[in-house]
Amino acid sequence: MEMADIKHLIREKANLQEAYRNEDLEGKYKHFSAAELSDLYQELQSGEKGLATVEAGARLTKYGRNLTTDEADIPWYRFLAKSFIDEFIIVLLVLAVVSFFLQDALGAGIILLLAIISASIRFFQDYSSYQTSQKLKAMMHISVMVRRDEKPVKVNIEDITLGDVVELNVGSFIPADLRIIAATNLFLAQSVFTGEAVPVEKRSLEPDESKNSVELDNIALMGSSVISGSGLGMVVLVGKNTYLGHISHIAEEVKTKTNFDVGIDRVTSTLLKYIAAIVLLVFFINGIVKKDWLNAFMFSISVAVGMTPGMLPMIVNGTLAKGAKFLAQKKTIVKNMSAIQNLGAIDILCTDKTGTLTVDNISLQVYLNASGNEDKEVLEYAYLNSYFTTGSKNLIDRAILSFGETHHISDDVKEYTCVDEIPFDYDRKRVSIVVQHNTEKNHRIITKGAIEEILKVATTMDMDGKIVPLSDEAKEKVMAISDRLNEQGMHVVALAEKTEYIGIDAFSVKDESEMTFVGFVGFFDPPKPDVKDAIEGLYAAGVDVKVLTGDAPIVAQHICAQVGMKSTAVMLGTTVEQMSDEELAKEIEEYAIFARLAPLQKQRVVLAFRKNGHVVGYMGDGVNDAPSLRVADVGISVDSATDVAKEASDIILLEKSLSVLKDGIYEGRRIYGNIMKYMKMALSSNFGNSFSVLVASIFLPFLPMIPIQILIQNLIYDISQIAIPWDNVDPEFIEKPKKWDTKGLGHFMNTMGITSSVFDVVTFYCLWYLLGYNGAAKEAFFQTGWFMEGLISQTLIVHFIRTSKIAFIQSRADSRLLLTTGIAIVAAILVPVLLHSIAAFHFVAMPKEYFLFLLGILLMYAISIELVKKVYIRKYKEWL
Ligand SMILES: Nc1ncnc2c1ncn2[C@@H]1O[C@H](COP(=O)(O)OP(=O)(O)OP(=O)(O)O)[C@@H](O)[C@H]1O
Ligand SMILES: [Mg+2]
Repeated sequence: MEMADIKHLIREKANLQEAYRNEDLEGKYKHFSAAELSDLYQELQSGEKGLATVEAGARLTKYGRNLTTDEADIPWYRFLAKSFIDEFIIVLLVLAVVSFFLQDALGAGIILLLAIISASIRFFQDYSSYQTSQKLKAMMHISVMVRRDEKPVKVNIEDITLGDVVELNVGSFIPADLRIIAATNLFLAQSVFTGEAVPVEKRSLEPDESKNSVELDNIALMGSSVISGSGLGMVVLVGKNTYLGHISHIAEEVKTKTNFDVGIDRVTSTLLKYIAAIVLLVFFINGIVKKDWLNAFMFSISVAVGMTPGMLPMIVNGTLAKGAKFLAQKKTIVKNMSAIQNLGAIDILCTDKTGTLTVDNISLQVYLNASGNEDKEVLEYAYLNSYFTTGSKNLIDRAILSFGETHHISDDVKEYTCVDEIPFDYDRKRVSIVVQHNTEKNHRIITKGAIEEILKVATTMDMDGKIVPLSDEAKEKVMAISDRLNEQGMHVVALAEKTEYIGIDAFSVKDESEMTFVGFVGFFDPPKPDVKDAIEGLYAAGVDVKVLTGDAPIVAQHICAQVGMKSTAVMLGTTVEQMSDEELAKEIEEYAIFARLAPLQKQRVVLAFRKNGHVVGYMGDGVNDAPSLRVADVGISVDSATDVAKEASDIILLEKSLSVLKDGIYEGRRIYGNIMKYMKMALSSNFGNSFSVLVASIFLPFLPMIPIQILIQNLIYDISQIAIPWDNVDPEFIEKPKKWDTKGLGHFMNTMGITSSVFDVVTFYCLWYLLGYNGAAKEAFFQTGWFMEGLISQTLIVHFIRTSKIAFIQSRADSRLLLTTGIAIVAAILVPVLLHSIAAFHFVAMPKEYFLFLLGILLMYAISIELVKKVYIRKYKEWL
């Protein structure tokens, strides 16, 4: 990153300006960049060999853990305090004080008790959700290789400190701000900062005196990642002092909002505006009609509290935490809780092949020369190449090394020294090492990589010892051998070599030219045993599967057929490259396999599916998968994945099995269903309530309920809903992907809101005319009557809304929800009886005929909801 880029970024973020001025960030980076290495070591009391473990421990205590945000544990009493700072509680407390001054100490005491009950419920729910998420966080660690006591050790990112020497390899995550002290073709992705995907080269060079402005080529910022090459970096800034530390609170705001979070926010904010408007109206109407402004005020405030879907955050967090816990039992870590809901919404899962669909210990099967015969020399070349590669060794390298060890190739290595390396990258799909045999003077370059890429740089080939030109015809023959291996499901890499002479000391990609093709190695890359079932399960769940691989099309097709994929139509990376985004989006639906893809082509495929309206999950484990993991709706990686991939994902599977995916998807849909239940109820009953309260305010000479009654009603109702996260969801509901749907919410709100308002008005009418609660003397009867009817019908509605089938008869709620709602109904009947002697509550004991009426109206209510439901489903073809 150029200094200019950093300056630009810093200026862009308003709150960074402060830090920029006060802490002189630019000065700091300039200083670390310009320092001679020896001065730097002096300053940080460290060296190339890194810190001693004891020293590192001492520094950690001194400078604190390497965290960009305050992640200290929030103590329980903070949650307790927060539980009391809630509009519901505050209104209750105000009411308690008012009652106290009206000489009603008992009433005030009971109101206080209500406040305490409500706050405690909130406290236990919130605190346990928090504990769950903390536990999950503790399970999730990204580690890096650091030199401690002169040995490389794996250390969690949080435990890195000033002066640590970090080893950088392909796939490493930069764990703090580093000064690069050694680098071999080291390229970093810093799109986190610049938004640009182009990798930037980092060098260890000490600054050139002649340059007047220091270019920060030798500084690597926390949050970037290694795309290719390798190197060493010394930690110069940690935690909040890093560049990322200064912007992470900004980044967090942008990052954690998924489509689901945004949906919920939008609905709540619309609802709050609506409530505010209604409440103002209610206040003025009641004030004018009843001329009692204090009471009108208390009443409208209570209506506001009653209408606010106060349980929403608790229901959302509780459901998500419950889902995360469920998945944790299945050895699946959810980094970002809302991702579970998104998992339920995906209708396409894109996946990488090797190590994700296939087992993660592939084995070497054949080593053939250019004429297709087994040839030990080919194996030796492959072994040398894998042995001397310094970057993190991937599955291919590991397979070659273990085969070589069991076949006595490993001894040959001793005769060679490694001179240089041209590291692997996903665009070249090749890696080269430069070696020298101890009896020879010349250097030899050995290159291994994808067959097409090796053929691009070879001009001759080794035909059983004779070097012959590599004609087009010969290339075809070579390809045919590779295709044959691919057809057997084998993963193939090719080898080439070239003998250079002494004199060159730095090799680069340009030296991969005019090489001699020597042969192939083939690997058996079998699918994981349960992949077939897992894919079948995904299809059954309405999720289509697409394979996005860097491997050859034939081998990909072979494996895809083996694991039972519906289609094996292939599109190649080169085709993807030629198409515009629009063309790609149009063509893409027809294909199931995308082969020979470079990392950014993978990303384009994911984006194209999203553009077509799909919700896309991406599962992968490599550096080349990170860009796609970031842009997918849900990124999934496995425990053995590279750090960058893990960092970019939302969900990490600790077990090798993929069957957990299906569980996760169904859990996501269940979560969505349960959150939607509450949302739809809250919306429809609010809409309905507000209308009835308006009608009542206009036509009744007294308040339809007194403020404290509204609050008690609200509390009992809320308690009845606590069990929603544990409720079950109809099997039909989770059959298909569930996408967040605001339009559905709108239809629902109108239909159900109107139904419940109509019933409220019918109830008013009956109370007034049928039961004769129509004078000031009968006010308390009217209010108690509405309290009971309103509370019971509101509590019952969850049972009707939760299913598209006939409530109780065809689909029954979980026993916990049956219990809590049952308790609420009993409470609705008992509370007025128990409290009727306390004047403050205005309750009376209702006569028998009221209960007859109650039973009748509830039955009518139930029947009409079921009818409305039928009509609704016929019209909109869905429920929930
Ligand atoms: N260590 C290596 N040495 C040589 N070539 C390699 C190495 N690793 C990968 N390649 C080449 O690069 C290609 C793409 O790499 P890789 O298979 O990791 O990509 P991918 O997109 O992750 O695909 P996959 O679905 O197989 O995981 C491979 O098919 C292989 O030809
Ligand atoms: Mg891969």
